[in-house]
Amino acid sequence: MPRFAANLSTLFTDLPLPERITAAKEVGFKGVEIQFPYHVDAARLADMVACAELSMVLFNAPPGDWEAGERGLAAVPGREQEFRDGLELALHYAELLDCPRLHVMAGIVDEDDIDAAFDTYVANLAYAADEALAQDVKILIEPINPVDMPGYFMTRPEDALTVLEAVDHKNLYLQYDLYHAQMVQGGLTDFLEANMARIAHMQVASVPGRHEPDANSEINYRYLFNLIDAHGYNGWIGCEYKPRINTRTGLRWAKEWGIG
Ligand SMILES: O=C(O)[C@H](O)C(=O)CO
Ligand SMILES: [Mg+2]
Repeated sequence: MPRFAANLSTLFTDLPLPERITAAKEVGFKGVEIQFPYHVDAARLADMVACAELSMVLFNAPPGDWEAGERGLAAVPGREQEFRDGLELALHYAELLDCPRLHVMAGIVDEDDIDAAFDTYVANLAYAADEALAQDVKILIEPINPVDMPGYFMTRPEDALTVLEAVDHKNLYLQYDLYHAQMVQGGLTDFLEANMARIAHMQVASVPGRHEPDANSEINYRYLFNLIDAHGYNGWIGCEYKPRINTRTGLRWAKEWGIG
């Protein structure tokens, strides 16, 4: 049976964070993920998650100035020290939250700077993978589609494989968000079957719309969840979607997986 995690940044968003955590528990999730936890004290968040008997399975390293349009720093030349400072903060949160995965966002890069960005990305990821290994935290990279995030450095799953090869570090993995993958190239079954061992986390949502991974999607999720399970994937599947109406009503798709 696949293990599903509630994304606390996209589900139960009508509730304050402590109640989102208890709501996730109530509907049957065993794990939660959050995009950016830094507005909450790490120890306090760890207490909330532990009290609900949930696992924190993933969050993102600080992305730079989000309000100003930044979407990560890992591939941004000249920002190496800020990247390292953010990583240090993220690893502090990971330690208190007992979280074994950290997603490091690449950032928005100008087309003229692609070569320098690639070199910066490879060097920063090697550094992050080394630092996190000491704490037993896996570093993840996630291709994000350019419709939702114009200018993002890494858009295609195939590009992520090139980066994994260039860094060549045992602590660097792919975060395969099937929504983004379908938006840019599809071929989900072939990609999953060929690369399951490099994937340390998945996320799901419908295409189009980024809603529930249910039958109202061009992606056949029931088929894919069974395929993923049959291949012995032992990571989590993050429910990173925008509910059509509200989270609880929308969880009908998850009943057959023991949630909702
Ligand atoms: O947008 C996504 O799919 C990512 O998972 C993320 O956390 C950065 O926005
Ligand atoms: Mg995602």
